[in-house]
Amino acid sequence: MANLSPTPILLTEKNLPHLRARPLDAHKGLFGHVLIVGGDFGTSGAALLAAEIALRTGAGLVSVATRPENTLAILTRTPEIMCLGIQSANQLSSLINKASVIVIGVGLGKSVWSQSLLSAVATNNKPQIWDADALNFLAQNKAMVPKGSILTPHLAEAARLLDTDIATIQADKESAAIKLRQKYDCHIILKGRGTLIAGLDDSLTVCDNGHPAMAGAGFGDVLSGLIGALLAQHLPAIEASQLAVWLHAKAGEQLGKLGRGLAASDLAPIVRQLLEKQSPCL
Ligand SMILES: NC(=O)C1=CN([C@@H]2O[C@H](COP(=O)(O)OP(=O)(O)OC[C@H]3O[C@@H](n4cnc5c(N)ncnc54)[C@H](O)[C@@H]3O)[C@@H](O)[C@H]2O)[C@@H](O)CC1
Ligand SMILES: Nc1ncnc2c1ncn2[C@@H]1O[C@H](COP(=O)(O)OP(=O)(O)O)[C@@H](O)[C@H]1O
Repeated sequence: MANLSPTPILLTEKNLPHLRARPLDAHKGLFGHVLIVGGDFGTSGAALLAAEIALRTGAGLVSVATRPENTLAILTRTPEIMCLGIQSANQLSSLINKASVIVIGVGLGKSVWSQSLLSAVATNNKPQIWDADALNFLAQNKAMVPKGSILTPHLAEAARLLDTDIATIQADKESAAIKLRQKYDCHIILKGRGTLIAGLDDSLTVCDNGHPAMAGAGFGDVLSGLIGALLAQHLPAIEASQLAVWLHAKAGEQLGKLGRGLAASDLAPIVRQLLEKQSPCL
């Protein structure tokens, strides 16, 4: 069947949104508080990756809500992160109240603990980015995502959300992104080679940067944290999504040229340089 989806607009340096320069008397309270909720047993690194990039791209404050067993490791590596061990979802509410943006799903897991945290987040109206395991709960109808959130599925997650297979999504990614937008009333970032961004304003953009060296663990977690940081610094959802996707892909492309073995945490210093060139701090 013919592909009848609209042709997406290519993201380039010329049409990218910009962060505003900071005033000389800037203070951390001006640049938002990103709360990362995730890190079940065995996948705490995902929450850490999201938190570190948020810190490295200018979020005013970054918190992680995770399994209590993870806090020492996270704080030892990155003391700037405020890391709170959460045993049950009722401990989350004060953190949610303090946050300006929530990233949920990164390494969240599939346990009762994971689902209870997701439910606590889903019932508030803070801007949210749903990734990884949050999307799996959504696909199973075990959670409801607030309208206007940002969903960041890879092809396999998109297939689960649309109850189809990866080949069908791959055959017409534009149509899949639009269907997801309609189904959930959310902004959609359909990741992979040629990441698509379907915004709730009916925009459809594509990023043709990136590199196969990015096909490894944790790159999606970094993207989610980066979107969170840009949202926290007051970019609207679609603009934050577009700039984050471009910075992430461009950094991956630059580093990917050095060969295989790229680690997701390698992206942070390059993303920081690219962001400074594109949206100078001063
Ligand atoms: N260091 C860490 O703690 C890491 C934790 N992670 C977490 O691990 C959990 C599981 O994430 P996964 O994404 O692995 O789980 P999924 O079950 O969604 O993906 C697993 C499989 O789906 C297929 N797949 C994924 N992307 C695809 C694509 N674009 N095209 C075709 N097939 C594709 C692959 O066969 C892959 O092995 C999440 O909570 C995630 O955040 C991962 O992000 C990896 C790193
Ligand atoms: N071959 C590729 N070309 C371009 N980008 C890629 C490629 N492989 C992976 N990426 C990017 O890396 C990220 C991988 O995300 P994801 O699959 O969610 O990984 P993880 O769950 O391990 O964090 C996405 O942003 C995706 O666009």
